[in-house]
Amino acid sequence: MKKVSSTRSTNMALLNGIESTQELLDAQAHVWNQTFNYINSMSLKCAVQLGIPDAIHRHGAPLTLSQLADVLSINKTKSDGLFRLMRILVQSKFFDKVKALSGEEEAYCLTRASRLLVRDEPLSMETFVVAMVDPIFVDPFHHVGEWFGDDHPSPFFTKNGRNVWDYAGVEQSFNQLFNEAMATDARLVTGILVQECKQVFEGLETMVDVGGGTGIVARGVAAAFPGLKCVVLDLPHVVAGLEGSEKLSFVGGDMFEFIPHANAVFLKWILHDWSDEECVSILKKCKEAIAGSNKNGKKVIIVDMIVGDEREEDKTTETKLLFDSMMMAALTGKERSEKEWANLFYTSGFQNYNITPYPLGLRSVMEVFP
Ligand SMILES: C[S@@+](CC[C@H](N)C(=O)[O-])C[C@H]1O[C@@H](n2cnc3c(N)ncnc32)[C@H](O)[C@@H]1O
Ligand SMILES: O=c1cc(-c2ccc(O)c(O)c2)oc2c(O)c(O)ccc12
Repeated sequence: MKKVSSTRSTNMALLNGIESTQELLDAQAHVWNQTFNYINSMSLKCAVQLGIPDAIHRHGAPLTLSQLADVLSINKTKSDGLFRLMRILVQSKFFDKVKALSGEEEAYCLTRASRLLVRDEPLSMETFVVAMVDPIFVDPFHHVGEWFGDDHPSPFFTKNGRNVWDYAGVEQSFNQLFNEAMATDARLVTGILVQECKQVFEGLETMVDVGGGTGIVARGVAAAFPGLKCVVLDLPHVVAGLEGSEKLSFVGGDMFEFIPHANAVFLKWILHDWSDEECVSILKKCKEAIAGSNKNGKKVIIVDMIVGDEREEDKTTETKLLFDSMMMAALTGKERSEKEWANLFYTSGFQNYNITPYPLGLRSVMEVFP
């Protein structure tokens, strides 16, 4: 063992800037907490893998530990492990502990968060979680340090030798997982958009959802507004084989090259994927796409986050910064402040914009006008 120098030993545990034993121990606990934070994600992964939310949901009542072990067909020697998995998931608010219907024993029930993880619920986020904790999505984060020293556009590229979209073009399983993860969000958001944000779409006859994935939002919006027809533009490998309808069509193409003409362009979770320069190119193409429209619409509708609001809660800010880091690890994008958004809009030749505090949680709806 290394010998502790005499100055260190007289000062014992205290470090520069740490003045009491309590501060030292708090600092150590903070390092532990953040170092092991990924175990929360991995415990969530395990819960979803085992189908714990489904099991409790199917039972229709809280499940005791032994009932849970039975329905999950857990190896009997692992029931203490199940107890400990559930304990950390109660701590992270995915389950609650209540008294079992049958008596004194404690039992687990779903929380609002785990209701969203029940597989067959229409708004389930189960696929999103499964995708995002898959090694292919997590691995780029092991390469962020390396990326700071190389010439690649993203840690994803450093790891995989291609960007996300090219990788999806050659790796069908990744393409599917990514599109399904995006579709879970699209399902959740579409209901809110058509119920709570009607004004945004009213009066439009045509709208193109650029990077609209498998068309969940476009289909829902077109169905909710009788006079509206929607086009989904996405990369050929995303829209391949998708069936349109009278109100919905799919176009395989590249938004940097051409965007079909429409009254309005819709961009959800697109611009945050890209750098400022790339966003300006996309927005200029959007401007061309709506230029010929003589309808009221004539706007670009953006659904994305806005960072930098000092009044918001810490957890909200943290979640937005996690997305920002993900955009850096996976792509060339970032989450932007209102000032940064405004800059993009003016640089791309738009005259004004309007942000409405619609109830989309961490994301905002921005309407941008030429
Ligand atoms: C993060 S996903 C968002 C999907 C969808 N808008 C949503 O919110 O559910 C980004 C989408 O942009 C598409 N995309 C990427 N590059 C594109 C390009 N050059 N032209 C058209 N679409 C593109 C991807 O295939 C993907 O479907
Ligand atoms: O949740 C998301 C996750 C990712 C993502 C992609 C590749 C990775 O390796 C990774 O770890 C994460 O990409 C997104 C995106 O591009 C969006 O526009 C919106 C949401 C997400």
